[in-house]
Amino acid sequence: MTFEDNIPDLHHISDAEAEALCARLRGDLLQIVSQTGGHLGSNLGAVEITVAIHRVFDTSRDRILFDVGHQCYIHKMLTGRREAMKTLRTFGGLAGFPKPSESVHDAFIAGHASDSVSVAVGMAHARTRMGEKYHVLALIGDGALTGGLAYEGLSNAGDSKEPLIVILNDNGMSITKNVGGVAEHLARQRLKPQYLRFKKGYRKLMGKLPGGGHIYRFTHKLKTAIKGTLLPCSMFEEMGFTYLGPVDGHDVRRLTRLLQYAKDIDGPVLLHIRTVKGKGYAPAERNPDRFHGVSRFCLETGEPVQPSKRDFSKAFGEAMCALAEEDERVCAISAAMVPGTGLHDFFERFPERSFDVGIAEGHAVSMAAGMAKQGMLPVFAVYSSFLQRAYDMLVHDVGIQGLHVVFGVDRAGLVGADGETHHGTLDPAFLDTIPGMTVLCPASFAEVSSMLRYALFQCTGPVALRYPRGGEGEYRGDAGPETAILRTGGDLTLVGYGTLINEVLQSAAQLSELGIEAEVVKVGRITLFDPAPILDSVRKTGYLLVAEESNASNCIGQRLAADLLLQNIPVKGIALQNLGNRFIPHGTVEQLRELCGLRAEQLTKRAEEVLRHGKKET
Ligand SMILES: Cc1ncc(C[n+]2csc(CCOP(=O)(O)OP(=O)(O)O)c2C)c(N)n1
Ligand SMILES: CC(=O)[C@@H](O)[C@H](O)COP(=O)(O)O
Ligand SMILES: [Mg+2]
Repeated sequence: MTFEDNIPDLHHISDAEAEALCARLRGDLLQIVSQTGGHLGSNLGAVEITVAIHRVFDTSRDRILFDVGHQCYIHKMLTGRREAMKTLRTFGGLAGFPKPSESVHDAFIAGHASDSVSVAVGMAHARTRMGEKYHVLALIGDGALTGGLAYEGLSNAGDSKEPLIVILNDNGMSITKNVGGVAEHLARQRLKPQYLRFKKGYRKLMGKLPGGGHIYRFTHKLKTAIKGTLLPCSMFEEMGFTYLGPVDGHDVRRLTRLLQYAKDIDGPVLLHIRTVKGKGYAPAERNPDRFHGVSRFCLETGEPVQPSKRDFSKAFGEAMCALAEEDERVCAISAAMVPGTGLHDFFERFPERSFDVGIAEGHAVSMAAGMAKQGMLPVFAVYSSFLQRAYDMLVHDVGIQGLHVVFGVDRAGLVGADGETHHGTLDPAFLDTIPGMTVLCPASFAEVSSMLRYALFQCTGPVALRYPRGGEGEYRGDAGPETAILRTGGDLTLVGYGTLINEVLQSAAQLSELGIEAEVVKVGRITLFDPAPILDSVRKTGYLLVAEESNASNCIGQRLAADLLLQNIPVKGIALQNLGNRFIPHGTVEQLRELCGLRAEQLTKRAEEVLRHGKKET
C-alpha cells in the first residue's frame, strides 16, 4: 500500500491558509479517531508543528523522525493518506505509527520511545558521508525525553556538530503527568523576532566583509561567554545545540518562522515548543491521560462506545494491592505506564511504595535489583515489548546475582492494533536465556493472583509473570504454576499455555466430535518446567501438537522436541504451531491468530494432518 497522490504543497500557502488548514485537520482528526480509535491526545497537540514542518520541509526527501510515532496522524493526512485514515490500525490498513513501507514520507518506523535523536544522528552522518543534501529532524515529546536513550542521542548529536533539528514537544504529559527532572529552561529575549532578525542580518553582513568571518566568530564566542555567565543556560546548549524556545507550539506562523531559521543553522538545533495534549477538544484537554489512547468514542460526550471490561492488567493490579496489604516489602515500579499496567489503585493506596521512573525501563530493572538486594520485594510492571529495552539489566543486574525481582510482563503475546513494535512475542525466548529466570503464564485472572503470590513468596531469584492485553477466555481455572492435564485422551497430545489454551481446548472439543480424543496439557511455566507429564503423554499417544503465541526461536515446542529426541521417545507425528520467525503486523488478535494458524479450527486441521501423516508412515 503506497500513497503518492493528492499531497498538498504547503510551501506557498499563506499564514492565514495555514491556520485554516490546522483547524480543518483538527476537525478531521477528531471525526476519524472517534470512529477508528487510536492515539488522540498527542495528535491533537501536534497539528500546528506538523503543518509547520510540511510548510518548511519536503518530507519526501527531508527525514522526519517521530519519537514513539503515535503523533504521526497529521503527517499521514498531509502525505496522501487522508482517505486511508479510515483504515487506521485495521488489518491491512494504515499503521498507527510511521511505516516506510506505507510511504516515502515515513522516514523510519517508530513505536518505542526515545530513539528518534539517535536515528537522526545516524541519518545526518550518512547524509554528510554520502555528500547528500537533505534535512534531518526529530520530533520528540517530553515523556520520551525521560528515556535515557534520548540523552545518549542528544549528547552525541551536540558533539557531532551535524546539522539536524530536534523539536522537543513539551506538553507536560507522558501518558500520565510527566515525571522526572526533565530540565526546562526559558529563553527570553533571544527569541524576540527582532533579536533573531538581528542575528541573521549580522551573520550575513559578516559574511560579506573581508575578514568578517573572524569578527563573527570572535563576537559569537564573546556573546556565548557573556550569555553563559549572565543567563541560565539550557542543558541543550551545554550539549552543543543552538537552543530556540520555549515557543507556543500552536502558533503555526511562529513555528514556521523558527523552522525556516533553524533550517539555515549549520549545526544541531533544538526547538523547544510548548503544546497542550488534546488541544482543541475539551474532554481531551481536561483528561489528557484518558485520551492518550482511545477506543471508538462519542464526539459529543467523549465517552467510549464500548465500556471497558475487566482485563489482566486490572486483575494484576488488584492482586498487587492484596499482597501489599500482607507484606510491607512489596513495592511497585512502573516506566510511565501506571494506568496501562493496572497499577493506578496501587499507586493511590501505597504511594510510598510506588515508583514511576518515566520511560526508563533499563533504569527500572536496575533500580528494582538494588531494591531487591537490600531486602524489598520489587515488582516491575512493564509491557513485554518495552521490557526488551532492559535485556542487559535483566542479565547483569538481576540474573547474575539471582536477585528476587518480580516482573509483571503485560501485553505478552499478540497485542493487536499497535502491531510489530508492540507485540509481546519475543519475551519467552529472551527471558529463557537468563539462567534462573522463572517465567509463569497465567491463563486466567485467578491464576494471575495465585501465580503472583507464588512468585513473591515461594519463588527465589527473578520471576516473570506474562499475561496478555485484554481479558480471559472460557478457561477460568487455577491450575497452578506447574504443568496440568486439563483433558485426557489417547490419540494426540495438545500442549499450550497462557490464554491460547482457550483455542487449544476448543480444538480438542472439535477433535472429539471427529472421534479423535486429544489430551490437553496446559503449561503453567515456560522456563525451568518439568516436561515429564508431556513426555509421558506423548509416550501414550505418539503424537504431539504444541501451540504457542510466541515466535518460533527458543519456543517450548522446540525444547520439547529436543527432549523427545534426547530421551529416545518414539513419536509418530509432531507439529509446532507458532508465529514463526517474523514480525507480525497490526490487526485484531483474532485476525492475527488466524494469520498464524492459531485459531481452534486451524489447530484442529493441523492435528488431523499430523495424525494422517503419522498413520500413513506406519
Ligand atoms: C520504550 C517505551 N516505553 C513506553 C512506551 C509507552 N508510551 C507510548 S507514548 C508514551 C508517552 C509519550 O510521552 P511524550 O513523548 O511526551 O508524547 P506525548 O504523548 O505527550 O505527545 C509512552 C510512555 C513506549 N512507546 N516506548
Ligand atoms: C504508543 C504507545 O506505546 C502506547 O500508547 C501503547 O499504544 C499503549 O498500548 P495499550 O493500548 O495496549 O495500553
Ligand atoms: Mg508529552
